[in-house]
Amino acid sequence: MTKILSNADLIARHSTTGSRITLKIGSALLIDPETGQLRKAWLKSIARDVVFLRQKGYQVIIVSSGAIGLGRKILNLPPSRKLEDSQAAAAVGQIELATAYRSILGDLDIPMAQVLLTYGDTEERRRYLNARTTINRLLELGVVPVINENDTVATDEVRYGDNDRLAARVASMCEADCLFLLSDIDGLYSANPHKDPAARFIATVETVTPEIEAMAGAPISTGFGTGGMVTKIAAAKIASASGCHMVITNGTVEAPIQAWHDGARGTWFQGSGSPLAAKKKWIGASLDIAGSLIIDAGAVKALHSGKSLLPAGIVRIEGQFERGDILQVIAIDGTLIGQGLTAYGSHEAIKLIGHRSHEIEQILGYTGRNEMIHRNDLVTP
Ligand SMILES: Nc1ncnc2c1ncn2[C@@H]1O[C@H](COP(=O)(O)OP(=O)(O)O)[C@@H](O)[C@H]1O
Ligand SMILES: N[C@@H](CCC(=O)OP(=O)(O)O)C(=O)O
Repeated sequence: MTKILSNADLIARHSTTGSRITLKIGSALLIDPETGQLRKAWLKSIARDVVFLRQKGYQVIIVSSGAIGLGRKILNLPPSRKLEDSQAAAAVGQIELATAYRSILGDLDIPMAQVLLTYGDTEERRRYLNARTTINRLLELGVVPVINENDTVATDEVRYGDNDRLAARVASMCEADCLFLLSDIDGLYSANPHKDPAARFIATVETVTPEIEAMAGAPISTGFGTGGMVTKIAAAKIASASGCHMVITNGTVEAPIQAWHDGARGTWFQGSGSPLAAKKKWIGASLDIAGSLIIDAGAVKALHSGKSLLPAGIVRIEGQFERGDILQVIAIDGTLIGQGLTAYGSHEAIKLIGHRSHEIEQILGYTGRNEMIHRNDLVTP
């Protein structure tokens, strides 16, 4: 399928309450190469883009680079690839970065939160779920999370190092509909156009094939950009697999999202299916089953009509499991009803068997989810 809708249609088509967009902003755009200072006027135009998207019904997540570049300038550190220098620079520069976002978004009455993630926070199930819950809550509260890699504690072997892939993981974790990578270039070309004047612009990528991967090269070194197209294509693979579309577009202009919406070009990477469909595919295909919930006839009926599984319908649990593990849901006669992600670990689940949702807080001592397995986390064959 090629992109037949206009950019404006695409924005309009996905925006229902709760739809999400992730914006990735690279260091090369944020920092003036001449002065090494933050480009505040441009960042103000990004804040206007955020307002624009929120008015269209989107929740917005920003993934922003820039901490290392800003910190280097403040500390007067010479350019070097030494990890400890980058980590020290990030510790200093992140304060500058977050302060700028707070002040610029704050001027438009948009609350922001700083979220620093490590590779492990996005890859280890427990930490992934914690990070996801926090970001979801921030979005529900109307806050714009401004996310960066926690470079200060990341070790060389287990870090993203580039925010393109981090942004794609965040987009996938938060089930975003679309990820925008704002770059110093308007999209993917058949080769690096800074080196090859015959390079062709690629408007749409349906699937990231080896041929597409071969087009991607490193950046021409301008001092701040890190990954070039290689990490952007890797990001496209992550986003697409979780049903998230991705756009690479030129971020050097003011309010680049509105510019794209009004027709500025970009490369459109088609996500496969919706984020929810991708999650359900993953749940349904998982063989890593941690335990089972045995449910009564009323719950079987509810699940068959597309409802969530409530603790009241559970008669027994089997296995030791944690929140976020995949469980099988089985009827009393042994029929497999489906599988899904549990909202409670076995220690809590055992206490909730047969209880009504309004009793959960009193039993556990805290307000938890009403459902044992939410319908969006449940696959029934
Ligand atoms: N096939 C390609 N198409 C477009 N740009 C490419 C390609 N291969 C390499 N590049 C380089 O990637 C750069 C963008 O990446 P980068 O500088 O890392 O940006 P950012 O700071 O936005 O992450 C382009 O300016 C270009 O030099
Ligand atoms: N976490 C690093 C960002 C590294 C990075 O991806 O930079 P970029 O290629 O400019 O998006 C920082 O804040 O400096």
